[in-house]
Amino acid sequence: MTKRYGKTLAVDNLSFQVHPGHVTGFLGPNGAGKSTTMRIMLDLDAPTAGGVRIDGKHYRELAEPLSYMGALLEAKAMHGGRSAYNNLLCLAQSNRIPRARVDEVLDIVGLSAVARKKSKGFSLGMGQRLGIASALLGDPKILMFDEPVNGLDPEGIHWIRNLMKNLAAQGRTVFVSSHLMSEMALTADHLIVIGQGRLLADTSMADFIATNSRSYVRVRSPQHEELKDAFQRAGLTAVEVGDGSFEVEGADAAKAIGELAAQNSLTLHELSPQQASLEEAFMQMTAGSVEYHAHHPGDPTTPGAPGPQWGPGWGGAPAGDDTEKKG
Ligand SMILES: Nc1ncnc2c1ncn2[C@@H]1O[C@H](COP(=O)(O)OP(=O)(O)OP(=O)(O)O)[C@@H](O)[C@H]1O
Repeated sequence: MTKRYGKTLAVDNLSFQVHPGHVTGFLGPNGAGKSTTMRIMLDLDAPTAGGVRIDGKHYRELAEPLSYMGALLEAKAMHGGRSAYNNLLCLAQSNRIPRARVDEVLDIVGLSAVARKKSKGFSLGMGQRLGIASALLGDPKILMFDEPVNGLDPEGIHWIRNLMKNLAAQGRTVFVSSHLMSEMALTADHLIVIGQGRLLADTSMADFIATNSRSYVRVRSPQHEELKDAFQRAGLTAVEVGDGSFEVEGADAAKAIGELAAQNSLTLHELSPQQASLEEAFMQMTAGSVEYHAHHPGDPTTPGAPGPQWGPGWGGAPAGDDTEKKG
């Protein structure tokens, strides 16, 4: 689908599928179009072109939408003057959901003790839990969460991760957005990555980790050319990177390099095993499509900077190919 707001192309010919039994992470930097996509999925906004089908149907064609697809959106509209219990009861009654389910979901999200308190006094985290309770109310087979960890404390974050995994293990479809790769790495088993409304990757988490958890050794010497010759003679593949250092694949290469330097009486100023983080890989991938971007020299998100190579599974052009918008 495509969604345009005036001159802004919020979603650009985006196409992907979300499957049951998995937690699918929907990842993208701020302004990438995640919330817009989710709103369109729920028929809260109309696409400019294309559309979303849920088991072949449009959202509005679902007989009992709340029992089919539950959602927590970023700004959940709750009546602040009503108690948590009454907010959920109203939703239950207008969707023919039994009253007993209200107590059940309040218990699941840990709000039973404050069920009779007005929701306007709730903290951000409590509000998130109430939003999650309303998503679970209809016991739906599809669940969608837009940035659910926002405002949750560490215990809350741990709880929501397990909740999502359990829902997927029950065979449900769980679709969750985030702008944090580190969060997704702990929760999702499939990833949809978008930038500027476009699909950048549609891959399993395992493939993403295998491709991007690259370990290598960084080597720096004032005798750069001599070291380069020594690498060649020893048959070691060392890649020269822009800042005057070399990168040699494999964290365990440090020993061989140290010995090689000693044998050739070469001084080393750096010999450091490195592990590329998934967060770096995500930043590198979306570097060309970040709306609001601060640049720092040597920043791994700077287009053209050395970074992980994308495997054959990647759907988009390598970062740096796009025209960059500086904020
Ligand atoms: N109602 C709207 N009117 C005009 N522009 C909009 C509207 N909603 C979203 N946009 C624009 O569409 C683009 C995508 O926004 P969207 O909120 O979907 O991104 P997002 O990935 O959810 O970002 P975030 O992580 O910051 O919530 C942005 O450029 C945003 O400014």
